[in-house]
Amino acid sequence: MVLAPLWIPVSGLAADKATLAIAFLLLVLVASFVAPSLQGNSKLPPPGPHGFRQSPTSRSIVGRRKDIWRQYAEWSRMYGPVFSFRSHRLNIVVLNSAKAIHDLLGTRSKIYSDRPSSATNDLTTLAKSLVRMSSQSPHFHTTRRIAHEELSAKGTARHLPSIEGDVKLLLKNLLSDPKHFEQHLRLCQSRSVLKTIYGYTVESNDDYLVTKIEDWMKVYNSTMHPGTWLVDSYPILKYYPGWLPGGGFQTFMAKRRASTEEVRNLPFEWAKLEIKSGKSYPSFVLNQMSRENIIPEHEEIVKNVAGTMYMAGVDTVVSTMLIFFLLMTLNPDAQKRAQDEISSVVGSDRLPQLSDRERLPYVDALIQEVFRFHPGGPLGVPHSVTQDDYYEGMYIQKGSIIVPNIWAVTHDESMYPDPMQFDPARYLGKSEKDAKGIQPDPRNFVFGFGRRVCAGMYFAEVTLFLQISSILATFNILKEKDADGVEITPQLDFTPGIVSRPEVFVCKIVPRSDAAIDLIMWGQ
Ligand code: HEM
Repeated sequence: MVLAPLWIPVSGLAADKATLAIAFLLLVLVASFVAPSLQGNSKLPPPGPHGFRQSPTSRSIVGRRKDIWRQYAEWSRMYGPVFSFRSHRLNIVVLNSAKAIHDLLGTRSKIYSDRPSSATNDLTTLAKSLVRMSSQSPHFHTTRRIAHEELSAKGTARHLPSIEGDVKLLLKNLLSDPKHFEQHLRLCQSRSVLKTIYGYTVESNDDYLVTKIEDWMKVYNSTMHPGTWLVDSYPILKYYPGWLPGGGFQTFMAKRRASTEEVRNLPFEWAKLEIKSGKSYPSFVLNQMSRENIIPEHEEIVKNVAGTMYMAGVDTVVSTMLIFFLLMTLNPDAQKRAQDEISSVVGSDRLPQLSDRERLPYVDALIQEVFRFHPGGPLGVPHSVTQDDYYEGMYIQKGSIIVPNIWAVTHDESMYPDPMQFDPARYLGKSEKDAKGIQPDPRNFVFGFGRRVCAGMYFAEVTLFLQISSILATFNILKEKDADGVEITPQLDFTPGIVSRPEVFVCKIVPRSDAAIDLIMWGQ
């Protein structure tokens, strides 16, 4: 009797809505407190910091240090290579050693290859993209297979002439406007990816399609961090009506859904029209759509794979290239040694080609060291586990989010002595006989693990090799000077997030010689 006024609306529609909203939220709260207590607590999870609440890859919930990978590496020294904590209602397990990553994401990849389920991914249809797709999806295997086919060594070889053309344009742009090097790197990589995937030629940085995708990614990167939205911790809120108080997120998600569909459909429909008109480049879409006996859902699968590639393949490579520029600015000796190797193997009247790679071991080692020194994705992409498991006596609950701390592995002193030193020679051994001195190839870590290993790994390596070796062949990357003529030394300061890049820095990019200018302007 006393409670009745709480539940019976006193007057008007607003009171109705408020009451409904409160009732819904109470239900969610009760469910979230009751459910864990029913599960019992007899199994011991990996140790870890108590009371720490943070999303797995960003500092969006509790703003602490932005290099969260270092924080995790420090904790692993306190708690061991596998530690865990809870964030909202999620179990996060962080793997900080090559062994733990190999044992779980490699050897047990059958159960450790899912992605964390996310209500916002469902609401915005992002769950259809390969990076976010559940390994339980009936389309997962076909999706991975066709992505691999296209971006394998054989698939990438078809696109080599066009990638080489993009690198030549990059060199020209660096020559005419070196200050905006990031813009030129972005143009180069977006051209290579959109040509390979759709056959689309990007003409400039303000290209209509690129602007659409980049705008979409900006909103996505600033609003869709794991852990930002309450609905991810309480998925039942997916059904919360948008017209109730606090339901504004539904309108936001609906807009995100529409824009996600738009950036998927726009280039795909363009490619289909090109194919129909018969003047198409042998792109991924063309190859897939001209197959015989394709299943009815195939078109949708191809569209979703294609729509993943810009998101996965542009920022990652551009970030790695920015890391390269930063490290070259800070390490002139390594830069000079790589340039000398190129001069003696390739000469100065042509640019390096993919076929030169084997004869350029120092350049190859320098690229490995760029990957190691600051992996573009220091915490990889989170996996999740599809069944309860035990690892070295620790209980890992089904559904836990598994974060591989790639940075911790590539800075593990037992594998890479003096890890804060940039030293490409660590992969070469002191002499040919000295195989023992050779340290592990970081490419085994930076591209991820098990059944989720990067689908564009080979394509990425080829584009990075061609960009880096051609830049080293033609330019010097130096410290910029300030107004007083004093050299500016950029800091080793990196952004947080799934893809991490250097904070904005300046450097001076000058052609190595007149012959280099000729090569950039007129070389074949
Ligand atoms: C330096 C460049 C790159 C790095 C460091 C990188 C790294 C990664 C990592 C760490 C993952 C997650 C693997 C895991 O979950 O264990 C991944 C996934 C993926 N990458 Fe890359 N990547 C790069 C370039 C590319 C490029 C150029 C493409 C395509 C054009 C690409 C396409 C993909 C796709 C489709 C996935 C999702 C695979 C899945 O979830 O099954 N990546 N990448």
